[in-house]
Amino acid sequence: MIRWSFYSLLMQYLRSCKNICNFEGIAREPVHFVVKTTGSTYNCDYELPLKSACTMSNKVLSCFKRYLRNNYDLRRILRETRQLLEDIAAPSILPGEKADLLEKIQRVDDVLRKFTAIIAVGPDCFDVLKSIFGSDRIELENKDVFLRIVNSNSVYPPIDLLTKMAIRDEVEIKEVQLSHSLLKDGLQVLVSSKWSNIQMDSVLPITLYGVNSEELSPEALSDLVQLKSDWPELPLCLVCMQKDTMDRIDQQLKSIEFGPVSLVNDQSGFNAFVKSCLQNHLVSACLHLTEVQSTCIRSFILSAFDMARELQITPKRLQYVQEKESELHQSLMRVASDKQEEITELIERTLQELRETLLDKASECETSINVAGNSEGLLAVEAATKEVQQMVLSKLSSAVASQLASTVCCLQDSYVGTLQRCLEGLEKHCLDTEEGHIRATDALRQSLSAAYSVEISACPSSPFTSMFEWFRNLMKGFPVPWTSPPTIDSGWRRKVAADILDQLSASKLARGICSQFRFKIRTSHEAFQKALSSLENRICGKLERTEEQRVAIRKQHAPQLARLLLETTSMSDLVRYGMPRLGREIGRGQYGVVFTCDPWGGFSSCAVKSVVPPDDKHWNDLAMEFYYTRTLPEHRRIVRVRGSVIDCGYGGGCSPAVLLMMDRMCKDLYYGLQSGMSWLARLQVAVDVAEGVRFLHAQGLVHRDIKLKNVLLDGEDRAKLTDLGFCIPEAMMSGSIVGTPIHMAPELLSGHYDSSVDVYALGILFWYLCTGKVKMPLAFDQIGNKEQLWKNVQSGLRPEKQPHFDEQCWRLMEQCWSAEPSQRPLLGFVQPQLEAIMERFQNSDSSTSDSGVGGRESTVSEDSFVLLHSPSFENLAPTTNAS
Ligand SMILES: Nc1ncnc2c1ncn2[C@@H]1O[C@H](COP(=O)(O)OP(=O)(O)OP(=O)(O)O)[C@@H](O)[C@H]1O
Repeated sequence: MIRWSFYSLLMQYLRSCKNICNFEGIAREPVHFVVKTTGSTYNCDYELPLKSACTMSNKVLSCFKRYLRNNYDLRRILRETRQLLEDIAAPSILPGEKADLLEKIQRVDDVLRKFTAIIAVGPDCFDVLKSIFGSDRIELENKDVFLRIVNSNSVYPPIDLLTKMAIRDEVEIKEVQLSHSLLKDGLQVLVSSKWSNIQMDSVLPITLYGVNSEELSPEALSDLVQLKSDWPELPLCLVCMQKDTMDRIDQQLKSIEFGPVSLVNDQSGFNAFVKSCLQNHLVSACLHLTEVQSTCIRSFILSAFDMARELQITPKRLQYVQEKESELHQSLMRVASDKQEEITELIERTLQELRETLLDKASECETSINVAGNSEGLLAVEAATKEVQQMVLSKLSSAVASQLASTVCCLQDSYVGTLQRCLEGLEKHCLDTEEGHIRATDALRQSLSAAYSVEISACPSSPFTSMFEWFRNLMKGFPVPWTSPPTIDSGWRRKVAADILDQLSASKLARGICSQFRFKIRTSHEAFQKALSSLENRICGKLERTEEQRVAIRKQHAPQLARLLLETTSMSDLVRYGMPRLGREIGRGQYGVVFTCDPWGGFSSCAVKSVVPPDDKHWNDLAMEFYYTRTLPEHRRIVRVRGSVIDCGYGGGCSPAVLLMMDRMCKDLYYGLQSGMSWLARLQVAVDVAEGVRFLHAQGLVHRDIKLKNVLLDGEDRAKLTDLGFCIPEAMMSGSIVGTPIHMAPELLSGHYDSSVDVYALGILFWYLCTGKVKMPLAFDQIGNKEQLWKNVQSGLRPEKQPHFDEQCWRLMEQCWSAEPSQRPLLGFVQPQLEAIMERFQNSDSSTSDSGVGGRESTVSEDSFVLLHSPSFENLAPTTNAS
């Protein structure tokens, strides 16, 4: 049997035992432990002792029990958060952050695993505890000895473990066993007149400093100052044992500007201090965990954005690269085929321009060779001739190449730069080039350098007559066998160079260059095509994986983590502010019931939406809604969600209710219009709604359910948007068909839509505002079902223009509900338009005339059509008061 009360201590103890490989505990009643040692497995159960006879310590006790339960729950959330992060294998989902986040989670875990102890310090600490426990046994002659007070008939971790964790090794420890309800459930008390004996960071300390005198002695004062300087963050409770001494001690502390401290002299003060210590500990752990979870979800959403962008842009890039390279290939081939004449002229020009320079260069020879005999002479002349020839041809090649390149416009940087960058970007995606394959960028580079690398060569296929022939011709000028062999000097070289130049035929050269050029372009184009198709295959594979990851983020990682985040923040809110007290029902939607609520969490005017998610999917959807709402920066046109609490006891504990606390408004716009609103007030609502939607779009969110009932009005009829149940960042959208039929843009049905669906809905809402009624548009009213409505809307059916409509208002709503999403104006245009309309009416007499002229009141409301294949909360029965 293992006591529940020592859950956390036991866990620490088990962890420190070397032969225990694994253990799990469930801190619900009855407590169940499974402990696996190297040899065997033990199952242990324990029923919680819940009733305590001692009323004095009952509050502390229940506080402590609640703390242990919450601590346990929080560690379950923490474990699941860690598991979720560890399971994410793809590095692109949490780039570079995973290790850091896991480390932060570990730190929260360490803090939560600390065992709780009342630590009584100071010279009068024994007196304090004697009065709390009403026992004379808490006394020691030698006050330097450390005392541990534990419940008499319980199993506790051995003292040596305690020593390791919380008390300095050299200190002598005595144990007193008492039978006291406060000591049940694992709280233990460590007493030492010297606080330095205790390693405060190893425990969750509830630190009491006992003062059993009329005032603080100088020693006690300096002791306290030292304590504060060593542990500035430590919550400290000064227990004043003697009557009416609190003011005096308070003054003393103020005079030395002692930091925050709780001064108590009765049980209720002590209870409050214990409660705040335990609460603060939990809340701070919740906050740290919340930070990790929020960072992760933010990172998920950013990754989803990147992925969506990649999925959208990469195919376009591939197509661009394909097209541009084809264009380039065709242009280069055209150059090679059509420009032979131009190249001939170019070569002729180059030859003329370069002739003198080339001859000078050839003659700049350092050594003169005297050719000795016939055979040697011939070899030397041949070598020298070759040298001159090479020099001439290479200079000529580069001059022709650079002129050629500069005349072909598709080789200019401005033409191919984007292509090259785009291709490099694509290849960076797929670093794993297939072995033995040339990269597309290299193939492209080869195409581009084809013109620069044209060579005028002396090979037989070159425009020269063969080398041998040419050399024979050259030799004709010399008597053979030589009587006076030629001296290979600058004059000779110059003559050879002149002969070479004279021999060159520009048209032959041009033909050779063109065929060389064509060959190079063709081979590099083929290489490019091959490389690109292999790149395309790899990119397709990668995009498939990216899409899978995006779906995983959207459907799995983000909602699961959002749910854990909702649980964590709800626990924090519950610990801090308690369960809200619900009043009367003020509204009911498809997914929840809205109640009035007593002041909660410092907010005097609250409404509570109670939702009972029936399954995991609905839980996740609700959690995502809560995440978006809670992380949105505060905005005057969005109803603020102030907090949440999970009521685990709801429905007998089997179907927990989520309570979302938000600012309470007076009514919704539907009710507002029904009860009558002036034209100017309605225009103001239109401006407010446009401002709210504009803000959401600026945050990257799409509302997807703009309608009369989701616009709430305050006491001055100013509007705020609520119900972000369908609100979602564009990158996380899966194409779900959500919304309220008559406000739904036609493209919503196709599943391919963007934020402009909100503009469409705003156009419809503005129509209602202009009519000033909740009566449906006549054209819609006559349609019996949503399928027919959608069909008609897709064919262009829209609300009718009423005779009294202002022309500018009508134009604006028509623009907003354009069939083509790209034709709909942005909110940055709509809002100023509405403001201008409002200003015009404010300044004119017509402000008094109401543009809403009554017609036949329809019995059909905007919500009358059944709501849609929404991803969330389908078939959810409305909840009842969850209090
Ligand atoms: N913060 C609030 N203050 C005052 N009344 C509210 C508040 N929130 C909601 N209500 C009222 O409760 C009604 C139901 O709200 P809720 O958000 O649950 O549903 P809904 O938006 O009408 O429907 P659905 O959730 O099906 O889209 C609203 O129409 C409104 O009248």
